[in-house]
Amino acid sequence: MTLVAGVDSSTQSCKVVVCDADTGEVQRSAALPHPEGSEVDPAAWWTAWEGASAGLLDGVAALSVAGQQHGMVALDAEGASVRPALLWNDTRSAPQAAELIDELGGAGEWAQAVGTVPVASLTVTKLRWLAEHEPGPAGRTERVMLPHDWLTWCLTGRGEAVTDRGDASGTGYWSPATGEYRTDLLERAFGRTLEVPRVVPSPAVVGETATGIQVAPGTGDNMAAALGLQLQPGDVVVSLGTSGVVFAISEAPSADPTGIIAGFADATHRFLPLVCTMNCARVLGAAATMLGTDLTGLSDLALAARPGADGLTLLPYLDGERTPNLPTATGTLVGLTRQSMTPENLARAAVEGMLCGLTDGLDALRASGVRVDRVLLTGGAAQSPAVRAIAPLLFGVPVSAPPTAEYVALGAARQAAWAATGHLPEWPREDQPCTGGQDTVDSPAPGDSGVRSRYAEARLARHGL
Ligand SMILES: Nc1ncnc2c1ncn2[C@@H]1O[C@H](COP(=O)(O)OP(=O)(O)O)[C@@H](O)[C@H]1O
Ligand SMILES: O=C(CO)[C@@H](O)[C@H](O)COP(=O)(O)O
Repeated sequence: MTLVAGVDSSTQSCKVVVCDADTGEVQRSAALPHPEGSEVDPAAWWTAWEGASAGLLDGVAALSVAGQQHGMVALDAEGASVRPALLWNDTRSAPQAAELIDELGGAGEWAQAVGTVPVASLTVTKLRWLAEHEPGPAGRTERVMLPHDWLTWCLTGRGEAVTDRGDASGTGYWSPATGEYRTDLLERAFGRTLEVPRVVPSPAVVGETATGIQVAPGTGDNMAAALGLQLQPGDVVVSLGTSGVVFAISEAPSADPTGIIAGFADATHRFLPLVCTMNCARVLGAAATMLGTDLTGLSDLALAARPGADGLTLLPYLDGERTPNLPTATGTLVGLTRQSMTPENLARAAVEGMLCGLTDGLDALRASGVRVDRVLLTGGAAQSPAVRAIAPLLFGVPVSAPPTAEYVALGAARQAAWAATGHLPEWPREDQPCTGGQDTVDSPAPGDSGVRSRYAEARLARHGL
């Protein structure tokens, strides 16, 4: 049996799976947490990787790293970090995003140039923030990498830095349509040129670990999830992790001037139109804490409430929001009455509110021409029975849950298998349909319990959009 390993260095943790390259069957796995916060010393990712992979890699032929997208790892001439990495969910560079949009002549110009309209998440805006706010570290910066690039670089002995088209497409200075860096945009943002990793197409071996394991180029976490889930035409993924994301594979690049859809590349030769919200699984965690329960208790409470939570609506923008672009927003709870103000309704409103933004994302993808036959529900919060029951009511299309697994890490492992053997293996999987369960009894039709319209009204009233 040829063994391959996949790594998901995500916002909250580092997960490692080792599996059979032919079947994808997981042989061993482990995970360790990352530090809290939206700026993190990259060394913490290395520590988590070393701990999680310890004792796991015997006999592994090849590995690949997938990582949280967009994070700015700024390095000096010696390869040391000039400051902690700014992560995708750090919103401080929102004013710089607005500046850059204005300077280039508007959102449409950016969508045409790099497929994505800058928001604070994108690396290019973080570079502008660094140049404007921290002249010392900015002056020492010689090169910039993404989290997965940096881990791959460390694993292969800190020689030439490489990346892939999927992760490069989230920087704001690489064009999915042309497959080239837009160094002019990087220079516009930072004020001068910086060294960037070489973009390597798959399949490829880009180096070896100190123990002789072949290393594949790796990719962004969402691109790896697409590889791990082996998407078919008509499949749309809704991933419920720290971020909430909705994406599908596309044969053509996208350029959405509204900024709702990010026009990323995937980890093969195709494209990955994607909508990302910043407030997802952690909304459920915060709601559970507020209600003095755990995630199981929150799910039970939500399922004990009626669809629509008796009119209680949560705009879950607890950490600011990216889609819609409301970086300084806070959460809003509307519709409190003596009847609605129950723990059950609060729990239900948290699940419904979290899913409403993603339902809007699904609509945006559909409106852009993406075929939506079914939704595949994945990520940590997809394990919640309440989420599995409520998602089909809101999405209005068949929803399936693939077997619980780390699909980002599995996608990275599949890329490693591709690198080691030269072909992309097919790995068998049986998905389970999600139904509205008891909720279908109370809910006249999918999405028809007023949830989405009340969410839209509350957003308009509070944020004017
Ligand atoms: N049963 C569950 N119900 C709701 N949320 C869950 C459940 N299990 C895990 N989560 C949440 O999922 C999140 C982790 O998901 P994951 O996809 O690994 O995120 P990330 O990739 O962003 O680190 C955590 O916030 C965790 O609390
Ligand atoms: O910014 C995006 C996508 O554009 C996020 O999806 C990050 O890639 C972080 O992912 P998770 O850690 O939440 O999986």
